[in-house]
Amino acid sequence: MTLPTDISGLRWHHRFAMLGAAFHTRLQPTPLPEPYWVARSDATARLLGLDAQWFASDEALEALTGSRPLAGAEPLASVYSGHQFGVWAGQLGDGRAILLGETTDGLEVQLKGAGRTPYSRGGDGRAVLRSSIREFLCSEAMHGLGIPTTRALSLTGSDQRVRRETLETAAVVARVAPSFIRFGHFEHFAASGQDAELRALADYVIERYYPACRSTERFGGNAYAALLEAVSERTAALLAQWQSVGFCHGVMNTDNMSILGLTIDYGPFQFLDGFDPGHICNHSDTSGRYAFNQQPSVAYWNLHALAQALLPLIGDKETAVSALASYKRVFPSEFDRRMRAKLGLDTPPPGTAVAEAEATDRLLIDGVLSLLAAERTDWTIFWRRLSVAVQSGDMAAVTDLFIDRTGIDAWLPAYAARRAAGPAQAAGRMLQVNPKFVLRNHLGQEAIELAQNKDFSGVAILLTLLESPFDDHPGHEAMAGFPPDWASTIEISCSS
Ligand SMILES: Nc1ncnc2c1ncn2[C@@H]1O[C@H](COP(=O)(O)OP(=O)(O)OP(=O)(O)O)[C@@H](O)[C@H]1O
Ligand SMILES: [Mg+2]
Repeated sequence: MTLPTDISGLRWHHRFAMLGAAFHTRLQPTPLPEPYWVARSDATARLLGLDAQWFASDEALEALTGSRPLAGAEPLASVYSGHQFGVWAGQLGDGRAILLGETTDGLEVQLKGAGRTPYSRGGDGRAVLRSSIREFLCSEAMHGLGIPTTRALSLTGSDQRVRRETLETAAVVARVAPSFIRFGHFEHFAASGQDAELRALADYVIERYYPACRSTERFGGNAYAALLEAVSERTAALLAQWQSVGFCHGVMNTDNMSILGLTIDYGPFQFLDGFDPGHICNHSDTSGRYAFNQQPSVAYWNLHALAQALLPLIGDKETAVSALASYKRVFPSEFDRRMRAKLGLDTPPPGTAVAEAEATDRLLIDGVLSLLAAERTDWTIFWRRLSVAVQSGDMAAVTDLFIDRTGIDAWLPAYAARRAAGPAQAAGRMLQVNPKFVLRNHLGQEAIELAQNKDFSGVAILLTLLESPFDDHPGHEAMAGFPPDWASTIEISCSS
């Protein structure tokens, strides 16, 4: 078979499309008038093997806005359902995201904000520039932090008006992932009793992304239970990363949970400024369901919804429950591993039993978390300063972060004693896990306000910093500093 090639450098095949009409509707994106570039990610372009010259061309601008067809693409919108804020929401689907297809390297390209689809449910099919800048930057920021995520290729805008609380303008994010399948895709076919489609979807996901489940001996060779276990493990590992970097997703509905354990749907997310464990970043989340410290248990709840959907394939409840149990094992151990790395602690000191060493380290971790919570100490700055202080041996910049020094003055010697007992990682390695730059709300907001006046330099600078957030980037200290007072007044809702 000859695959269509385009001067873009993209070669396509369309495996999700081949699942059949029950899974999607084929349709073209709706063009936007006079699109312009807001930002491009060269890193994602390289991942796709895009021709660099084409990527800078007007043709690419139009194709990635959905304003001209891309040779070889077979655009479609997929159907899914889901639980939103804990309540069954029924059929949802790609109401504004259109899949262009899959490259021969197995990466799917999707345009978010590319117009109405049969799943738009009264929405306009568009995304506004403001939220698209946040999605574009945070996708690449998460990748820079080493956290699994959908990637962003480009961000294009148009002066076409879009009504939200106020009149805004439209934008399109071209995003890239091995798959955009969500828990909600499975819930959709389970809830509608489409057993054959449910099985076809699970088989497709196993064959493409979890082939080891097919040959497993676990659960008596039950591939679907093995799939649930594998997804639970990936989700647990993802949540451990979110919690350790202070990332609040904001809208962890089951339709925003990736079957691959990727971070997906950058809506009302926030990186914590001060460490407030109960922080609610989504202004629309009045009950605090998706508060920062609720995220690990919400992910587990969402996995139960996935388990329920997979039940007809798994066969019995006990097997499903035991497959889910991996979450409770992986999340705490991954979280502790990440926190120990943040503290620069490696394997247990020589001569110490693993369990004993873990208990000591847990005390250190709990201790520092309660100190940070008590004073709402800045999460990112604390960890970065601690890394620098371990390197220099001068802890003054760390203790300066606390008004009441009693607690930190007691904690630091215990921490030093643990490190002296070794083996500790070099401080240099702490600097590789404790970022200097994260996409704080106020940084995004400043870039958005410039972009709304057609100055895209703020987006470009942030992209550079966030692509390598562990580097020093001299000259950009202000972007690694404390948030200004007005940052706490920014209200981010589901409106996007
Ligand atoms: N402006 C809109 N027009 C049409 N559908 C929309 C619009 N905004 C959201 N939706 C749909 O509402 C549902 C929930 O939206 P949610 O905010 O979780 O997703 P999203 O931000 O659109 O996209 P994604 O999850 O693909 O990143 C989805 O089915 C989504 O496609
Ligand atoms: Mg969504």
